[in-house]
Amino acid sequence: MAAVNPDLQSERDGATFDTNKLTFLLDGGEGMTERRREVEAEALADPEVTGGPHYHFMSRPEQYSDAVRKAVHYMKQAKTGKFDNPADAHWYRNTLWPNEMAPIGLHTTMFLPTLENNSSPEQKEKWAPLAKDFKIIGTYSQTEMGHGTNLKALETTATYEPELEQFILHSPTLSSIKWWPGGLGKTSNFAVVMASMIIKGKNYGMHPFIVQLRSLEDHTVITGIEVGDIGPKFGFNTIDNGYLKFDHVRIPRENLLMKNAVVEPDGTYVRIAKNEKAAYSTMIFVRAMIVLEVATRGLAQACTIAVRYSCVRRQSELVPGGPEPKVLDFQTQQYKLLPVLASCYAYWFSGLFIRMTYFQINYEIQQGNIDLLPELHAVSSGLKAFTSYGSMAGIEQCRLACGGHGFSQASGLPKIYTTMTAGCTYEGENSVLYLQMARYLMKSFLQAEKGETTTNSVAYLSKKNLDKCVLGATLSPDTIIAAYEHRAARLVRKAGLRVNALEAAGKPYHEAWNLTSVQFTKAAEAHCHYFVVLKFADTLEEMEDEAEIHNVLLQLFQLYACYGITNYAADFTEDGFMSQEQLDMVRLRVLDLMADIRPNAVALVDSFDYPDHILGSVLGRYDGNVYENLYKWAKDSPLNKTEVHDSYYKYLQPMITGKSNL
Ligand SMILES: CCCCCCCC/C=C\CCCCCCC/C=C/C(=O)SCCNC(=O)CCNC(=O)[C@H](O)C(C)(C)COP(=O)(O)OP(=O)(O)OC[C@H]1O[C@@H](n2cnc3c(N)ncnc32)[C@H](O)[C@@H]1OP(=O)(O)O
Ligand SMILES: Cc1cc2nc3c(=O)[nH]c(=O)nc-3n(C[C@H](O)[C@H](O)[C@H](O)COP(=O)(O)OP(=O)(O)OC[C@H]3O[C@@H](n4cnc5c(N)ncnc54)[C@H](O)[C@@H]3O)c2cc1C
Repeated sequence: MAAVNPDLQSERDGATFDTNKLTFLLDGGEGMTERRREVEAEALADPEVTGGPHYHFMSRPEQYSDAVRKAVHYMKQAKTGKFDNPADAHWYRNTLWPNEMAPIGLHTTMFLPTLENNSSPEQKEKWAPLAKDFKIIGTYSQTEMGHGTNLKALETTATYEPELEQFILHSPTLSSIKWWPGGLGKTSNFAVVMASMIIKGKNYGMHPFIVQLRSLEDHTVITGIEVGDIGPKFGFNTIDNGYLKFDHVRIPRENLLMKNAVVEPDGTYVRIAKNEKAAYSTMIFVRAMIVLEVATRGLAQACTIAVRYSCVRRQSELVPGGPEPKVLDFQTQQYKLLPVLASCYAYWFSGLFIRMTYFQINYEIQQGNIDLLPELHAVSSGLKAFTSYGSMAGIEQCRLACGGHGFSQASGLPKIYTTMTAGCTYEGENSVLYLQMARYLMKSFLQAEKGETTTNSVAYLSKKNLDKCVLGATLSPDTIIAAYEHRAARLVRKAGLRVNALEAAGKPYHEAWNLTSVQFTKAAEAHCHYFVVLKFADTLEEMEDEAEIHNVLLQLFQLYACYGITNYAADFTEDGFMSQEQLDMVRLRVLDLMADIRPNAVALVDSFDYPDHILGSVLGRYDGNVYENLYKWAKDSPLNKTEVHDSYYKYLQPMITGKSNL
């Protein structure tokens, strides 16, 4: 390995804590870190994983094809049983497709989970092993050209015919064509298709059906089906997001996934699930996973790149006539990066929380106890929206902080950005998800108004909140939490009261709701902000005896919270809760905290523990040898394969010389 750039080494030497120990905390324990590193090391030693053409120097069809090559490699490995632990499989995939969506990504994240959670026991026994062993490859096909958000308006129909005990799948309009499902265009031979189920003329709403799309012999398309790729996108170019059109395609009755609802041979519909949104369960799972696995990890990688590079990059003067400083020593550069780094840590702890909570509550739901489903739906929706937007903005900030080189694909940042920003849209567009959380907040507000006790994430709504902020120079977690509680409770209440007032003035509820929806999305955002602050504080409280790590995490916590207050100053001050003096103090504390955190900046990003291969960045290399590798990168560019490019002979030469050698 090449010698580490002394500018980066000095940062590591000056850190006040052991990065390894912080990595253990982030991974959820030393054993988890060790296992992750083992899986990554095995993958990194495999030329099928790290070899192959250079991602950025391929065309899109080549990128897709190479991703399929990797998919086959992955499936062969998985078939040996070595990834029986889902976490192992996840780490391996992350190393194989760094910041890319695998053509089989939907198979593992949505197709298989839907089969497992929406099938009857017999169906599960039939389909899940086939999918687990990749004998069939599937996707999750829900969104249509005309509707992604409004699931009640999906137009694909599954009409039951009792005589033959079959459903007939049909796409009656142009807008009913399934559009967007990942891996649908070229890769999958099966899909879970979400369609409106019609029995004897009655529409029972969206239900999941398992449908074969292509032959298992030669991959040709099943009669009555038209399927293909939807073309190049802003990102996600290794995956074949597809379209799918049905022309009266017949499937057996048994292909309705019947855990939540059964259709008997004569067409009798029997609902089993207690909650009518049971068919939406896979979306909750993915939203809960996006927080850590998509939003936070994308941001952590961007922070790693930008912080390391900012300690390698020297520019301008700090001391007149002095040497050029590392750009991270400029206060403005710290202001660009350190609050973003703090938010990354904040999101990480919320991500760990929602992942664990999802598995706990889902277990209860599987046992038939659905009491906590509304809480899980609200929190996973809100956190998905809050963290994906924050990460998207943070990644862009990291890119800008890298100056000109940040604009090059060599930085790795454009790819991280385009992959991650899709998470603001898929699995529920962010505003739409904030409004789902807002419904929950409105209900909880009404409960609190009636004097009832609200619980879980909204417990604070029925508490007596402080009228005056008691935040002082010590910035204790409790006073910070109280400030965020106050802000969220006030914004929720204000929006709720406005709905009530508009209704009292004669507006129908739906109109009152729409007229309050901007306020409500801000209230939902404030609620999520509070929740993320709370989970960060909980992590600090639960931490075992690691004083050095506790110190630096406390600084990050305070920076995250103070920066949030300065960014949303009006929310904290306009009702007189926080005084101007307190706000001024908080603003200055942001600057002091940045100075406190600055010496540990590199150690804090090293703790995310990303191998260079996953970062895919010349700027963010662990060894900090940026310039020689930027030069190498440019030399590898396909345009430099020949001294004179073909386009010269085709276009320039005739113009410049009046003749052509072609
Ligand atoms: C180390 C550990 C290993 C872990 C491995 C992890 C591996 C995973 C890693 C990463 C994953 C990343 C993968 C990314 C790939 C994703 C690719 C993208 C896929 C997709 O996009 S699939 C399509 C997704 N589509 C949507 O999300 C559609 C959004 N729309 C909706 O959800 C709904 O239509 C709606 C919620 C907006 C509205 O629905 P509807 O009109 O039917 O309902 P309402 O009338 O508004 O509400 C009625 C009532 O229902 C409640 N409700 C709504 N949804 C749910 C739900 N899901 N569950 C429970 N309850 C729900 C709603 O709140 C209302 O309740 P109240 O009346 O208010 O009580
Ligand atoms: C990269 C990518 C991968 C995807 N993968 C899949 C997949 O594998 N399977 C699949 O089925 N789908 C997939 N999708 C589709 C995705 O789930 C939808 O695009 C997403 O749910 C948003 O729906 P929409 O496109 O209909 O947006 P729209 O709902 O049309 O959003 C447009 C605008 O309208 C606003 N809006 C819509 N409804 C409301 C409302 N009720 N209140 C206020 N504002 C509203 C939105 O906020 C947004 O600003 C994918 C999408 C992308 C981008």
